[in-house]
This record gives sequence, structure tokens and C-alpha cells, in this order.
Amino acid sequence: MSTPVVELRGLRHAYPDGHEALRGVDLHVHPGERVALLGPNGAGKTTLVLHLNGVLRPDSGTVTISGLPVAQDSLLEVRRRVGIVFQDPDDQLFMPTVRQDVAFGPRNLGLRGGELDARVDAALAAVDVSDLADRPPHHLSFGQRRRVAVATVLAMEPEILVLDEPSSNLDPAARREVADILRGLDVTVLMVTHDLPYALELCERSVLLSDGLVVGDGPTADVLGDRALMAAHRLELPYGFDPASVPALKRR
Ligand SMILES: Nc1ncnc2c1ncn2[C@@H]1O[C@H](COP(=O)(O)OP(=O)(O)OP(=O)(O)O)[C@@H](O)[C@H]1O
Repeated sequence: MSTPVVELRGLRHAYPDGHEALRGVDLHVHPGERVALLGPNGAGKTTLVLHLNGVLRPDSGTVTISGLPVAQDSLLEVRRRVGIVFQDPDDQLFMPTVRQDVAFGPRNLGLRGGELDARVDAALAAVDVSDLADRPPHHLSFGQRRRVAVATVLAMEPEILVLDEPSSNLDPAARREVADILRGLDVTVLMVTHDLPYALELCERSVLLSDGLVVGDGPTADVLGDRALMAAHRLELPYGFDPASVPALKRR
């Protein structure tokens, strides 16, 4: 089998106040998978994500990205491989124009001239914002800024796109547009979300984290359809929503 893009083994992390947010997490994400990371508030999802690019370091256990152990001397390469799109696009956009924001990362990698332009154009096109290239990001709608934030990460050609609540604060049309874009990308995805229908629409697999441990892992429809598991970990589907009513996603 191919090398996992993400390989977590026995990952434990306690914050300085002693709270153990991750208590021995094992997780593999394989190339081409789209995986939803679900769990109630405080489950440890953000803590897990922050280990993927080395912002947090394990107390014990290992984090490996496409075969490369996350360590002090691998951080630059790890951060190129792991593209994180934060919940608030304004955490990611700070240049005078969209094009400059999307060029920022690849320019830091040393790209220049036609190669840089091609990288930026491809990232803008992938999220359908080419027409916004010369606009200041702060003049854009929230939905447009979220797409530009995705473009800034795609421009790094990451091996995995990690999305923190990609559907939050979007109106129904923007929510659908972002889903269409994500479905069309040819990249491995790990998506943290409380939006369970969105997980079902986009991710063939879901991992359920609760109190610092993986307590469920399987096809999203099965995880969401397991009423006892859902209830035990304070996850609730929207009223009347039936996971079985959504056609199963095929693995790419
Ligand atoms: N800087 C910190 N210091 C101490 N405890 C923290 C810190 N950050 C998070 N925690 C605790 O670690 C646990 C996991 O938090 P984390 O933010 O990873 O959960 P989460 O699953 O992302 O939650 P949410 O869905 O609410 O965003 C929680 O109990 C939280 O209170």
C-alpha cells in the first residue's frame, strides 16, 4: 500500500496546565482520501491539526507526513506539504491584492517569473477566483475570501489540504460552491467540521475524535448512522436528516 500522507502513532499531548488533549491517537490518511475529522467541542481536533505542521509537538508518539517525520529540522518541508486553511480567512490574507497573497508562499519557496505566475494562475483558477486577482482581499465577501485562502494554500502544491470548518459563516450558495470546488480538487483532504451533512457530502471517510481518542473511523454514512456512537459523543444530526438518504461517495 502507498505511504500514508499522514501517519500518527500513539500521539499524546498535554497543555502546560496539565490537560491531556490527545491521549494516544493513531491515524493514517492515505493519498487521495478525503477524511472528515469530527468530534464534540474540546475533543482535541485543533490540537491534532496543530501537530501536522509542527506548531505543537507530541509529548510522546510520532507524526509523519508522507514518510517525513515532523521534527525541528523538517519544519520547512513539512509546512509545504501540509497546507492548513484556517477557519477565519483573515488570518491568512494580508497582502494588498489577491494575486500577491496567493504568490506569497511560492515566492518564499524561491519561485519567480513565469513559473511563479503559472503557479498563482493555477491556484486562482482551481477555486474559481481568477477574476478577483487584482482586488484587495479585504474588499471581498467572506465566501470569496475563504476561496482565496484555499488558493494561497494550493499555490504551495501541498500533499494534504487541511481545512478547519470550511462551511462556517457561508450562506447556502457559497457553502455549495465551496463544496463543489473541494470535490473537484485532486488533493488529499482532512477536514475538521461540526457540519455533519457537509462531512457526508464531501468525505467518504470520517474519523470521530472524543476526549483525545479516536472512537470511530469508517465510511461517513456508517459513522453518522451509528446512533449509539453519535449519542455517546454528543454529536447530533440536523433534525430530519437521514445519512442513508445521501448517495455514497466513491473513493477517488
Ligand atoms: N492552550 C491551551 N491550554 C490549555 N488547554 C487547552 C489549550 N488549547 C486547548 N486546550 C484544551 O484541550 C482540549 C482540546 O482542545 P481543542 O481545541 O483541540 O478541541 P477541539 O476538538 O478543536 O474543539 P472545538 O470543536 O471546540 O474547536 C480542550 O479541553 C481544551 O480546553
